[in-house]
Amino acid sequence: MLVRFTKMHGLGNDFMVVDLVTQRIRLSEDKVRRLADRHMGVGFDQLLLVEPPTNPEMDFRYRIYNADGSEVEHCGNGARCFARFVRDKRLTNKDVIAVETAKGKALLTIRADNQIEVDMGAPALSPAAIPFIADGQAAVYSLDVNNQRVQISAVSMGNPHAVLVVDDVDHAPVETLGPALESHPRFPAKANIGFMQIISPTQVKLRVYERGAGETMACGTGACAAVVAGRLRGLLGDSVDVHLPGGVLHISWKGGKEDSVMMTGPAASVFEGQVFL
Ligand SMILES: N[C@H](CCC[C@H](N)C(=O)O)C(=O)O
Repeated sequence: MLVRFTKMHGLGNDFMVVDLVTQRIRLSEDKVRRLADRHMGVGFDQLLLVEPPTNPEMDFRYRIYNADGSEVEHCGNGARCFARFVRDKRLTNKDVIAVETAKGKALLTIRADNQIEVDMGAPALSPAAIPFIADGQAAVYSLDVNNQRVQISAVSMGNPHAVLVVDDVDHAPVETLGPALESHPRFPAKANIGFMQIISPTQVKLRVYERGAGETMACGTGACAAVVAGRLRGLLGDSVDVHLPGGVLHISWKGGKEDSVMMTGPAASVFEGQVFL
């Protein structure tokens, strides 16, 4: 069966986006992995599915699969591409789009300057909600990994994140600590691993080793988790530019446990395609 898709990216974090409002397909984990392959498939960090909502108060349902085939709870860069996609495909003419995700909802706003703002919801900080194994909630945890003790913050943006503060992000041990922490036993659902360098209270540099995808050029939920972690450690203000390898995301968070984290950034379509499924 031939299935239409659009190849998109948010600051180089790239996606295959499939409209399941006008198409019907069945996907297995193995099929997602084969589609993700950059030599024998389409090639992407994540697959995004656009579906009719199950909740009548929402405009769409938004499902996300990592390149390794795992379904996940949220994707920030993907949310911006989702908004661009449903408008470009005329699946909606709204400027503010409500989407239901595996763990809640997100509000996507297409701005006049073509940037897209996403209300990412409030962060979850209790170990049980992340999930992260710890005796109690803290701004910083000590973790033993690869024969060393590291300090991390643990934050959920719907999906689990560990955030480390490093002196020089360009020389951070992403290739070694990234996979080791991604699968650390204290993260029972695994985790996305952020390496953050503080430039100032309003500017950080960030690299993210993503759960189920490896290091990506940008990670939206990772940028949100990094700002939350930095704010909890008293290192950042409530409005921060996050400089990722693929570009800059603007993240703001007032700091209250019910306050949403707001993310603003671009979304781009690269090409339209059809693929045999
Ligand atoms: N790898 C993530 C999902 C994609 C998140 C990322 N691409 C973003 O922009 O937030 C996870 O397993 O939770």
